[in-house]
Amino acid sequence: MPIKVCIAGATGWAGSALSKGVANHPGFELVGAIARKKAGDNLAEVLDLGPGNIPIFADIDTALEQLQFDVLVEYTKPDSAMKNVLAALKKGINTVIGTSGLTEQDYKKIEEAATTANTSVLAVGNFALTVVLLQKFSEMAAKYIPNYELIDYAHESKIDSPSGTARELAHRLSNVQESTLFVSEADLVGIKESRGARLEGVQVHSVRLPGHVISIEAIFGLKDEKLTLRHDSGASAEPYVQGALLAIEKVGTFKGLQRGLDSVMDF
Ligand SMILES: NC(=O)C1=CN([C@@H]2O[C@H](COP(=O)(O)OP(=O)(O)OC[C@H]3O[C@@H](n4cnc5c(N)ncnc54)[C@H](OP(=O)(O)O)[C@@H]3O)[C@@H](O)[C@H]2O)C=CC1
Ligand SMILES: O=C(O)C1=N[C@H](C(=O)O)C[C@H](O)C1
Repeated sequence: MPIKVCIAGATGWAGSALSKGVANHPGFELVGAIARKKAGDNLAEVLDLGPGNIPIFADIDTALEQLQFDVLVEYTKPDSAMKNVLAALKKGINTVIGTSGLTEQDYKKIEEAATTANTSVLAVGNFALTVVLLQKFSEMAAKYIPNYELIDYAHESKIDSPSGTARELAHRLSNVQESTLFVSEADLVGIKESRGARLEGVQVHSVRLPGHVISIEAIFGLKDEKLTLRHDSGASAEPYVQGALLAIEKVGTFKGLQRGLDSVMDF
């Protein structure tokens, strides 16, 4: 039996690339979508996915009323993500979260909801394989070097800051060890914001500029030596498709909340 998938945000930049991937996957059936402007239309026609009807609903409540599916992919925006995820979990539907901008508090709520409903959530700050590798290498480095900071670069119209990639990396590295603050906030002379934000004990800086797509840097420093781990994405949403397909396949293999694609990969 194929896994029935509904994608919230299916008409967007990331969601439309994933919709094509799901539609062409032999183990999945794309049964519905959520998006406001194209609500009422057929996603198969909107994205030229071939014959068949894939209804687009304006909101999660209507999709849950009118459709049966196994997995929801959340790929909308931070302001709509929580509602979609919590509604799906309440109905016992496993959920893959790609949307960025969710806070640690949001993830606590999601974990509680998943546990209560005996469902599963796989939240992935960045589905790209090379970012998964950067996360792993950064964790190895942070084990030996507590002196590090993160810089997240993105295009000028990215609304969330820090990026989902930076938030997830900060979360993971804080579990290894928090980053050293050589001069505490109290002792700092000047403008404290110029030192970036402290997120789960990790120093994070966000740059938003035209000419940038998405990049992340983890910078480590020791006396007379430094290490920079950097990832740069290109302009298409292709790098995220394979990872998201793997997340859809694996989300039903555990219960509760797991964060990071590596949690369902062999390392
Ligand atoms: N984890 C990862 O690897 C990746 C994460 N992302 C993240 O995914 C999210 C989406 O990014 P992107 O595709 O660029 O965004 P887009 O703006 O291109 O697409 C957003 C999609 O969500 C829909 N949408 C937005 N708001 C609502 C709402 N309130 N109700 C229903 N549908 C809604 C939009 O349709 P409409 O406006 O018609 O409602 C559209 O289909 C972002 O948070 C981004 O950072 C992106 C790429 C990779
Ligand atoms: O906004 C984007 O475009 C992306 N956002 C994600 C993030 O916030 O990390 C990941 C991806 O690189 C694209």
